[in-house]
Formats: sequence, C-alpha cells, structure tokens
Amino acid sequence: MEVTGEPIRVQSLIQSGLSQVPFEYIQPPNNRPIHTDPDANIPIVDLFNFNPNRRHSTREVIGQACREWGAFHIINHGVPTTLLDAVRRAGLAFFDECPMPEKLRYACTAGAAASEGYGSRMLVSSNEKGNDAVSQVLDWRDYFDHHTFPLSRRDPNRWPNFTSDYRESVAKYSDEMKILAQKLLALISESVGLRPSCIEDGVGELYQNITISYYPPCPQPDLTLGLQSHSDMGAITLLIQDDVGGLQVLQNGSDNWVTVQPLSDAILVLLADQTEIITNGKYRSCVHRAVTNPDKPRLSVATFHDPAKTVKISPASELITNSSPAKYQDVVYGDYVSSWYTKGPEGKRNIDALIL
Ligand SMILES: O=C(O)CCC(=O)C(=O)O
Ligand SMILES: [Fe+2]
Repeated sequence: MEVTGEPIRVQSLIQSGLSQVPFEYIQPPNNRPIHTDPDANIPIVDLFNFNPNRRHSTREVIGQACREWGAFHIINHGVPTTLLDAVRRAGLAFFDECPMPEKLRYACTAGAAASEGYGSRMLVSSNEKGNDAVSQVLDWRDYFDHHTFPLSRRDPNRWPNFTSDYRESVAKYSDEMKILAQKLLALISESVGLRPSCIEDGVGELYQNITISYYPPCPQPDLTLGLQSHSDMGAITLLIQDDVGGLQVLQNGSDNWVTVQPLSDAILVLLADQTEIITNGKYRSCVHRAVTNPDKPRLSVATFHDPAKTVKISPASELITNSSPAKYQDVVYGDYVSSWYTKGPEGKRNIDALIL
C-alpha cells in the first residue's frame, strides 16, 4: 500500500464500531502476543533520592538490572507523583475528550519522520523505500510527539491546550525528566566502571522528545500489537504508564516476553541502542512492545533522550582493550536513525547491523 495523505487514527476506526480489525493491523503468526512469562518481573531499584551514602549499593543494583534486563523501575527518584499524574491526566484528556477536528489541528506532518504532533504510524510502501523487509503491519496506536530539548526545539504553542494545564505540565515534566536522565546516565556509567560523565559525554547535548501513546481498546487483541517489538534508538528512555498495563519486555538472552506491571509512583528506565554501543555491549538495549486489550484504552508517556544527529557514537575507549576489542562500528547518529526509518523496526534489533 502506498503512503497517501493522512494516516487513519486508530481511535477513529474504533469509534466507527468495528468488531474485527482491518487486515493492515493483523500481525503475522510469529509476532502475535501469545507467549508471555506470567511469573517474571523486572527489578525495582530504590534510588533513595540519590542519597550519596547509598550510591555504592544503588550502583550495584543498577548494574545487575542493566545486565539482566536493560530495564528497571525506579522509586524514590525525586519526581513528585503529582507531576506524573498531571501529565497522565492531561494526555488522557486530550485523547479521550478532545473532539477529533480539534485533535487534527495538531496533526503531525504526514510522511515526515518523527515530526511533532498528533499521529498514527502509516504503512510504508516497499517500492518507495526499496526494501521489501519493511514492516507492513500497522500499530494499534495513536500518539502525540512533543519536541522538548534543546530548548530551541521547544514550542508549547504546538502542543494541545485542551486542558488548561497541559502545556505547563508537559514542560515541567520534560525539565524533570532531563535532570533525572542525566543523573541516571551517571549512575549507569559508574556501574559499568566508567567515569560518571562518560556516557553523557559520548552522547553530547541531549535531544529529548516526549511521546504520549494512546492505545484504543482492540476487538482482536490476540492478532494485533499496540506497538511492535523494537528497542529505542537513543541513549535512555524514561516511561510512565497508566494502570491498564500492556508494555512487555524481553529479558536479556531469553525469548520470554514479560509484562511490566504498572506502578503509579515508579518510572521505568529502558536502556536504548546508543548506550549499548558506548558500553561496548556490556549493557544491551531493551527490546519491548505494547499489547492491546479488548476493554480499556491505555496511555503511556515515553521520554526519549538522544544524541544530536551529527554526533558520532563509538564504544567508550576506556572499555576497549586487546582482550576486549570494540564490538560495534562507529556510527553517526543521524545515519542510524535514517536506516531505522528506511528498514523499519522489523521486529528485531537494528543495532545488530553494527556488530563487528
Ligand atoms: O506504550 C508503551 O508502554 C511503550 C512505548 C514505546 O515503547 C515507545 O514509544 O517507544
Ligand atoms: Fe519504545
């Protein structure tokens, strides 16, 4: 199918009263969400509000979580729960209550990668991209993407003001998430034996985007995915979700999908691909996906922290020795992103293409 005009918002589909999902949303049998490990849980790391006396033990716990999962909840992170709730509430009000014509005033640019605004992923034509491996299946998801850092990219006038505190809440949340991401990158660096600033130095100025995802109820959750399997491209993602649940992660080295339990005060940390490169594979990016459910809409807020497009990412020199050579090719981040958009997530790790 060609990319033509505006994508259809999943919410409009569901409001038309479907009992079966259109074929574009049906996953091939191997990708359907049937294999889940009901007993496993990702770790919960208590940050003790970054108390310096606890730093050593916190670092150890983070190191283990990064090695085993590339994902962990954090609690006592210092971000007020009232702010987490305010962002969830503002996002939900936009998707649930704002009339569609007003929502569409914020539509992102059709066909442009990562453009700011309200959208839904479109089918990518294999002819256009010259690659038959492009995923042809659509996600059961609508989203709003906000450009938040550097501040030169931030223009709250492009964000909804459907609830009067929407813009203020997203801006405050963005500021808090950036500070938290920087503190976490320092702890993660230390936990792998690097200087505290090593990962952030490698990434450079943080480019931050906040994506609020909305997954409408789905009449056939066994055949669909809210968001197909992928790892995030940047350095670190901080995610909150509502109490519905549907995010799943793969434990490192396993084929078992594990559901991430919603915890209203916690923030989920997901290691992304550039951190895997900088740590020379000592930590791997977390592969995750979102499943749908037949009854309730679900909301998540993902805050991505990425390098600038011009930055060259390489394994940290401190980790390279004769006995432990570089495992990844250097890559200019913009080229990495372009190849992701050309090939699509393909349900596998794009970063594997860089492994030497
Ligand atoms: O909805 C979720 O929980 C996952 C969102 C996500 O993985 C993403 O936006 O990259
Ligand atoms: Fe993701």
